[in-house]
Amino acid sequence: MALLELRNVTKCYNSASTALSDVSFSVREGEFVSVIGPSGAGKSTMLRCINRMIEVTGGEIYFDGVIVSKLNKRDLRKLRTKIGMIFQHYNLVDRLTVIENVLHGRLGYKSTLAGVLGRYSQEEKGQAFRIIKFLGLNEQVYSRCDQLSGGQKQRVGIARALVQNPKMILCDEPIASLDPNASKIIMDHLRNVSTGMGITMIVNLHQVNVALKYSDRIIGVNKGKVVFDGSPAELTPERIYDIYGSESGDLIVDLGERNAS
Ligand SMILES: Nc1ncnc2c1ncn2[C@@H]1O[C@H](COP(=O)(O)OP(=O)(O)OP(=O)(O)O)[C@@H](O)[C@H]1O
Repeated sequence: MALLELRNVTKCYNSASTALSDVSFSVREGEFVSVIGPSGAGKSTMLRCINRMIEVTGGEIYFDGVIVSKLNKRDLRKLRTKIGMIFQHYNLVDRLTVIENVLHGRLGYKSTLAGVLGRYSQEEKGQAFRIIKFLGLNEQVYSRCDQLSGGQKQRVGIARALVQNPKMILCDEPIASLDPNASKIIMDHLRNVSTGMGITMIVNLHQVNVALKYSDRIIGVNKGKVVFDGSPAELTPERIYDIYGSESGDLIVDLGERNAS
């Protein structure tokens, strides 16, 4: 069953730039989808349209039975509790501790006053501690986030998304600032969360080899259009060329590594 559907979505930031052009696809519950494409292709714009951080110019987005663009402020807030988000630069509050940052994931469920006062139930705190432990951060629970490595910060980002009890997590280049070791840990966690908890993942990536390894499905974007939508096995050198054009040379070498392994 489709959890998310984009129908003919268009986004123009101004008359000179069309960031998304007639984008249509749907995503099933529990699917792990990577979105790849060259810089400026529209990957971030697409992710941000899904939870309405950015308003679409045309077309419709359906999520969990509702039309996202038609929601009023209150219903949009409710929708956003079901959609977690992870960012390249983590978007944590550096001077706060790991547990405080993770509990911020519950803010969407609270009145502004309860949020400002940091009022969380025992149940919420218990869940946050369990998730922190699950992500291997129990020794850092009370560390300030500015004392963590990039990989640890991103695990806090995942924990904050998970305490929302989301149906889907949008990941905008979650490993772009990490070294290969930390990248593997983060991608393994995202895959485990998807498979083990049935949470749908949409992950923007620059690394084709990572998309090939972890995804159920890959969507390739070029100049705001979907130019590939298929399984990792279907991503042939020709299709990589369709997505990346003349930049595709090194990426096809990556593909050679897949075929060799
Ligand atoms: N706020 C904005 N105002 C005007 N144009 C924008 C804005 N944000 C993005 N764009 C343009 O929209 C297009 C798509 O940008 P977007 O950031 O979505 O691409 P991307 O594929 O995520 O790129 P990258 O991989 O470099 O992050 C680009 O041409 C970009 O310059």
